[in-house]
Amino acid sequence: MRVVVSIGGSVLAPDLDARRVEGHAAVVERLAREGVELGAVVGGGGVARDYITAARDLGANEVQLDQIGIDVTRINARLLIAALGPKVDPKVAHDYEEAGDSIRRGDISVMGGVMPGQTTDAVAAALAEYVDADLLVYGTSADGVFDADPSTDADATKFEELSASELVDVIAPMSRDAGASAPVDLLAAKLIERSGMRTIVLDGTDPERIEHAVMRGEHSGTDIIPEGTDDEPSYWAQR
Ligand SMILES: Nc1ncnc2c1ncn2[C@@H]1O[C@H](COP(=O)(O)OP(=O)(O)OP(=O)(O)O)[C@@H](O)[C@H]1O
Ligand SMILES: O=c1ccn([C@@H]2O[C@H](COP(=O)(O)O)[C@@H](O)[C@H]2O)c(=O)[nH]1
Repeated sequence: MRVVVSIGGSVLAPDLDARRVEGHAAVVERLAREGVELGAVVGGGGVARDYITAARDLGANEVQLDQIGIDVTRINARLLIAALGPKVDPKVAHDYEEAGDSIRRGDISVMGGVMPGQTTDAVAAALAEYVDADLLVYGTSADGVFDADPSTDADATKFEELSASELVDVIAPMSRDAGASAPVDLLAAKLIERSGMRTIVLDGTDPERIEHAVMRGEHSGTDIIPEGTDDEPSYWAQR
């Protein structure tokens, strides 16, 4: 089973706590030991947003702000690499070919951002499509996709399941500015729709939730179901 896990910066490094990073690394290592081929994509979180806000005040344009965000995602990727054992490729992969090569060699590959105009959500979706993953998991700071921002709207309701085209419709009105917050970005939603990738969006604060979702398909977030399918995939049914 090949899996791409997107770990939001807001769940990996809301502050610089080595134990928290270790917890995420331990889950990634356990999945790899279970024979899961893994790519991990790491976001920039609050630190990226702080830099972006300061640089915006200084007059930087959106591409410059995205470049700052990318730098922070790569620093967070280095943090995860530091916590992973010998099965990780020690380089932060800067493109999908590099990441795909190391996954095919049997290493865990870690990416941050790659280019302006998107977020690491899109990187994870593109990597999943490139390596023909069986599953894409977004570990973010909300427990799934809601009909409104759950951090500001107490009446926000979670979607337990969405088709990829419904996901696109929910995400489309959201901001695309550097540093914006969304469960996944619009490009990611479009790539998920195009590839028919089975995808889960869940609260990744506790990394064991990611592990349960990958190993058993159990989670309390949102399932993004490829169009025309409703059966449980065979890799979970066999377990
Ligand atoms: N409709 C929605 N459904 C779910 N979350 C939403 C929605 N609209 C806005 N959000 C916000 O999106 C946030 C998740 O995205 P955010 O980009 O902050 O975190 P992340 O995925 O951990 O990545 P990073 O912090 O690295 O950017 C949630 O905390 C939530 O407040
Ligand atoms: O491929 C990428 C990835 C990221 N960015 C910029 O960085 C920030 C932080 O990334 P998150 O994935 O949201 O944590 C993002 O808002 C973009 O501004 C990018 O331009 N390209």
